Amino acid sequence: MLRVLLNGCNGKMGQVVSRVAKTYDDIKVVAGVDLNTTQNFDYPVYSNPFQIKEEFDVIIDFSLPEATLTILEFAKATKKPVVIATTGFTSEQKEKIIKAATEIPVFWSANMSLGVNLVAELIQKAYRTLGSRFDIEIIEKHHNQKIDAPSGTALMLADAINEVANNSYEYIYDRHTRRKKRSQNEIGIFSVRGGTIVGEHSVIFAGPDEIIEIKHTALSKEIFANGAIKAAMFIAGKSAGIYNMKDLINSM
Ligand SMILES: NC(=O)C1=CN([C@@H]2O[C@H](COP(=O)(O)OP(=O)(O)OC[C@H]3O[C@@H](n4cnc5c(N)ncnc54)[C@H](OP(=O)(O)O)[C@@H]3O)[C@@H](O)[C@H]2O)C=CC1
Ligand SMILES: O=C(O)C1=N[C@H](C(=O)O)C[C@H](O)C1
Repeated sequence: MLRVLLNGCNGKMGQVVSRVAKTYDDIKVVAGVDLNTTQNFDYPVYSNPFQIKEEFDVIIDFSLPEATLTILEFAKATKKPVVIATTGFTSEQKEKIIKAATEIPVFWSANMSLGVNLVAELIQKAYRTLGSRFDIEIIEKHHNQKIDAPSGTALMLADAINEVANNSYEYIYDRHTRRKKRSQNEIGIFSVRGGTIVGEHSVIFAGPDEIIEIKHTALSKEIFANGAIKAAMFIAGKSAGIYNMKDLINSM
């Protein structure tokens, strides 16, 4: 039985992970951490991870960047693997995650769905085929409770293109203040927020007289919860380092 400590357990995703974990025989959430310590499930909730009494094997984190860094310190102190699903990190915060992964195993993905990770591969293929003659724009849509923008996934998809384009693209988030034509080496990334949209990402390749649009729509938060649980099973027992959905998919 894999014992999970869930950071951000009372948030929207924390509650979905708690519910979905109950459908697995070989995994159990044994404790949670959240600012709000209301006990909504059958495990105790702490505001400070260093007060946890329960034994656990792996941490799953769906919280806020600052809370992720606190749980990382705890993970390093207890030498436990962490699955980071939280998004919205600054460059300095990302550096801290990368440094932590020299001491403990860290599974880090802005999107825990299989589909988005396939999209990342498809857009790399599209870029290789279409090349720089096509302008690339990314539009992401999420619910009105989302704090960070653009989404971690939109940035991950832009980075996937940059990976095969020798980092030649810069990201543009706002054209309002730019009174000039787009340049060839930019990727526009735009955010829509409204209602209960679970998550939608479109990557548009607009070329001379034709447009290719590669789109992923998440229809439920359960896909992210299942992905995070599979990531927790994957990372348990691994050595220190950074792991992502590609590693998980390749292991299946
Ligand atoms: N990688 C993926 O596949 C996915 C990633 N996400 C990401 O996961 C994160 C969480 O999303 P979501 O559940 O919708 O957001 P919520 O705001 O609903 O949940 C975050 C939870 O963390 C709590 N929290 C705040 N501070 C701390 C702290 N110091 N320690 C522990 N918990 C704390 C919040 O409490 P309070 O509300 O009181 O502040 C809240 O309960 C976001 O960054 C989101 O982008 C979401 C879905 C999929
Ligand atoms: O906040 C969300 O809900 C989501 N956040 C992630 C992101 O920022 O990319 C993943 C998913 O799209 C849902």
